Amino acid sequence: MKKVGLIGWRGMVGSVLMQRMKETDDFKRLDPIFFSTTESQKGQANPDFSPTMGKIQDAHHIETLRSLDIILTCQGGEYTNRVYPKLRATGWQGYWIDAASALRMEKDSVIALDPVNLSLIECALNRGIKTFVGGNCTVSLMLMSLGGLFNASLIEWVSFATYQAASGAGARHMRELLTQMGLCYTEVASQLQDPAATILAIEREIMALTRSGDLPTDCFEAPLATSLIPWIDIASENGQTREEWKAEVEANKILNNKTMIPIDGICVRIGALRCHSQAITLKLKKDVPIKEIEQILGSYHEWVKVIPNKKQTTLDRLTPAAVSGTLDVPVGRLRKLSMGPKYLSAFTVGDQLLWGAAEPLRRMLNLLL
Ligand SMILES: NC(=O)C1=CN([C@@H]2O[C@H](COP(=O)(O)OP(=O)(O)OC[C@H]3O[C@@H](n4cnc5c(N)ncnc54)[C@H](OP(=O)(O)O)[C@@H]3O)[C@@H](O)[C@H]2O)C=CC1
Ligand SMILES: N[C@@H](CC(=O)OP(=O)(O)O)C(=O)O
Repeated sequence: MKKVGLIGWRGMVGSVLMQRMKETDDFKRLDPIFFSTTESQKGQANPDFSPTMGKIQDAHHIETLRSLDIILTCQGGEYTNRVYPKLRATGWQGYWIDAASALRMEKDSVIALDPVNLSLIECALNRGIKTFVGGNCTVSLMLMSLGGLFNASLIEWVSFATYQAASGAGARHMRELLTQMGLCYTEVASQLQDPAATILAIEREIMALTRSGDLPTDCFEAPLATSLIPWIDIASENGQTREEWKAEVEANKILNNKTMIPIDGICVRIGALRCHSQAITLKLKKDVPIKEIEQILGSYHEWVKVIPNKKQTTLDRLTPAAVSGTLDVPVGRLRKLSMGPKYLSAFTVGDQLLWGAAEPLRRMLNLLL
């Protein structure tokens, strides 16, 4: 059995990955070695779900890492930047599978999303490529939902507006949002019990609290509860944020496009806990009837679900509340825009911890076992 080093398994992406690996019995097919970067974790017994006894290893110990066939890390880019070059410099020829963005755009890495680019992955394996990286969450989810149209070469360009959940930024951020929500509720709890209290007075109190600086904002740097933040990650060129920049470069790399499809838009953090949503406007290369579009989208792979453009089905099936914790990638609100028959509107939701992070890595690992 292959020796597989698991790094970052305690984090949010890592825990979702471990959960999926347990559900799908992956641990029966590999010899897992658990690592941590945290001093107090090193030397502790393997987690309960591990099929093997053993102790948690030091994730910075290059000699131990060198003994592995495969390393799967969800630890983050800082770790990758620190360890990967050192490890490769020793001549290590193992497979490196990574959730972080650090190596995504490297020449010798492939962004793995097998329902969309399995043939590219297989070609890369045959060519001896050893580094496979999960895509940015919104990019992977866009391709999982619209993959049928990309695959049919029907898309001229895409513009998106994202609605990204707090957990996309990490565990501490999700806690911060919930704390802000709790403080807002507490502020007006008694008025909410009183039917005579005026709603604008309640709103004024909440806004006063939001602007007071008393809400914790260490993580998001601005209040998110009762608000939103139209900026994710650092500034990039041309006024884009780095999150917005990733869409075009990563999607085209995943699709292995020789001619770049323009993909651009705006990324927004909202107060959802889990699941990233996206409003998509796209231009088709030709006028394709909606029925045919639905058929192309829905038949692309087993997880994409076309949601009829009706109020109740949308409320029931096209929300973060409905999708969180599932592998479904619903796409709905499909209609032609008033700009003309080649302009399509769509809305999609996906769990950014599953198809947006852990699941493509888990499946990539299985391709190597
Ligand atoms: N969050 C998301 O939705 C997505 C994240 N990603 C990427 O995945 C990578 C990891 O992100 P994410 O999982 O969100 O990061 P987290 O912040 O949840 O976890 C990262 C690491 O923090 C350490 N840690 C320290 N204290 C604790 C604790 N109390 N509980 C759990 N872990 C702790 C763990 O490392 P150790 O065991 O070594 O101490 C853990 O692996 C990043 O590169 C991110 O960009 C990609 C797509 C989506
Ligand atoms: N930036 C994403 C999550 C993420 O980690 O992306 P990336 O893997 O590209 O760094 C978000 O905040 O929702």
